[in-house]
Amino acid sequence: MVETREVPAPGADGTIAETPPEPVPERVPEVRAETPAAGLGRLPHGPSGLGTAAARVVDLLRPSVPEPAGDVSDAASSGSSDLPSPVPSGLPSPLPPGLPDGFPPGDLPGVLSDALTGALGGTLGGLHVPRIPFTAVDAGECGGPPSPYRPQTARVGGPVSPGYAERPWGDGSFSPLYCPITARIDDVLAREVNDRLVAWAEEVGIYAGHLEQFRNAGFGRLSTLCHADTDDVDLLLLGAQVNAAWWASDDYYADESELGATPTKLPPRLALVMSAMDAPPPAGKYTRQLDEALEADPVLRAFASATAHLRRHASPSQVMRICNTTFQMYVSWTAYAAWRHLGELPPVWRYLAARQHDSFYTSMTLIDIVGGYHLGADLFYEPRVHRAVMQAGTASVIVNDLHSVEREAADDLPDCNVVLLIAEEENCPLPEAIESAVALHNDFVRGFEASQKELASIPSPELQRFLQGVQSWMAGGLEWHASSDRYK
Ligand SMILES: CC(C)=CCC/C(C)=C(\C)COP(=O)(O)OP(=O)(O)O
Repeated sequence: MVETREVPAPGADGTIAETPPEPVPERVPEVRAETPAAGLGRLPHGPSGLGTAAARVVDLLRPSVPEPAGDVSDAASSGSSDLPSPVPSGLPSPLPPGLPDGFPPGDLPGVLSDALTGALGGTLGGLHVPRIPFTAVDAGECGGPPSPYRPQTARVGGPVSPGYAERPWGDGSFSPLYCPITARIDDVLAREVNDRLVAWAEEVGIYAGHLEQFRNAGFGRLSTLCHADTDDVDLLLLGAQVNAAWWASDDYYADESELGATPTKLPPRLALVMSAMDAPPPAGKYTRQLDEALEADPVLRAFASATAHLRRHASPSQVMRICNTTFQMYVSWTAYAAWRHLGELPPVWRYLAARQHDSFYTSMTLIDIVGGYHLGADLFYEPRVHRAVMQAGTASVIVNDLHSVEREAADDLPDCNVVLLIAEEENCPLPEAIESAVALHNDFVRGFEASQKELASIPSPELQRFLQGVQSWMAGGLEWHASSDRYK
């Protein structure tokens, strides 16, 4: 049974509070019976050598005695009949419900408030932005048994993140991650996008033999969580396809030895991605050979297909933005490959410097394209804007490192990971290294928040909407890492 109704504010995991949270602490932590972080709490002190530490991580992160998961279903069911719809002053009515009391915050700058208005629906600087309907679907009708890790309500929230909060993560034993609150969780939409993504993956041939794993990674869900300002399935699919292609190159070329990733083959393989995304001008008989190579590799087919889809929605400068960001990200990948090949561990500063150009900044370059609007190149690359997006991208990729310690330590050639590197460099226990990484993350998010406030004086609806999109992306990224099978 699909029911359309207005819903109150979600907690970060999508559950609905009986009364909206006060002011925005998250209702329900992403409690899991056993997580990499839970295992890390049991780690002994004093790692010595990344390989050794990695091997220990793999052993010690294995689930021990499962604990009962947090009861999220109670909150969800109790909230579903309680539908307050606060309309804060300062925003035009109708305001979508689902925003906590006190939203928007009193210090929200006027331009940002306007941007929210635009994102919530209405006309903004001549730009019509449709208001996105809110629907809730009985979780039982969405297919599959209710999971304690997944939101029990199919759709909660709205198109913009309602603010920032200290978000519990992992088993809750580490300091919280200061992060925006997830804007929208829509299981039905996520499933539709993910199903289409899996069909596409099968067509282009990536993750052949691993399609269920690919499905359960939920890159379609990632796109839906991060791009909360659109319900357009085709655009959300585009976001999912481009991210899946990036991840395919990461898995097949950079990280997963089992999938054939080898450090010495990485640079020439990445060079071919450039040709798949941005076909070079014809070069006589050599072009046929290039085309054959592009056709022969599923990862390259995925890039060619995703970029063709991108070209149908994006302007030329947006397309080249995606291409060039991908290529610059790959420079960092070659640095990791060299360290891996030589068996060297970079100092943390050096890894971080590379990681900052190899972060979810790349994914965030899709925000306006998936949102169906265009942030012009001069604003996108305005130094303060660029810095802000880099801050957010780095924060989000630290979330990735925090969630993927086990996965990255498990490979024969362990990956670089900020937690493992801090533990090695500081000769400290992994839990302490995790705390350092959390603090680093939180500083980046606070930095972004400050940048966003500073940039609120720039009277561009597209820029304000884009910055809201970055905020929503950070939130959705955390939500996804906590629930994706990829990090279990
Ligand atoms: C692949 C992609 C979307 C690029 C942007 C961010 C990024 C570089 C990654 C998430 C890849 O990092 P990593 O290899 O650590 O990711 P996994 O832990 O393997 O998911």
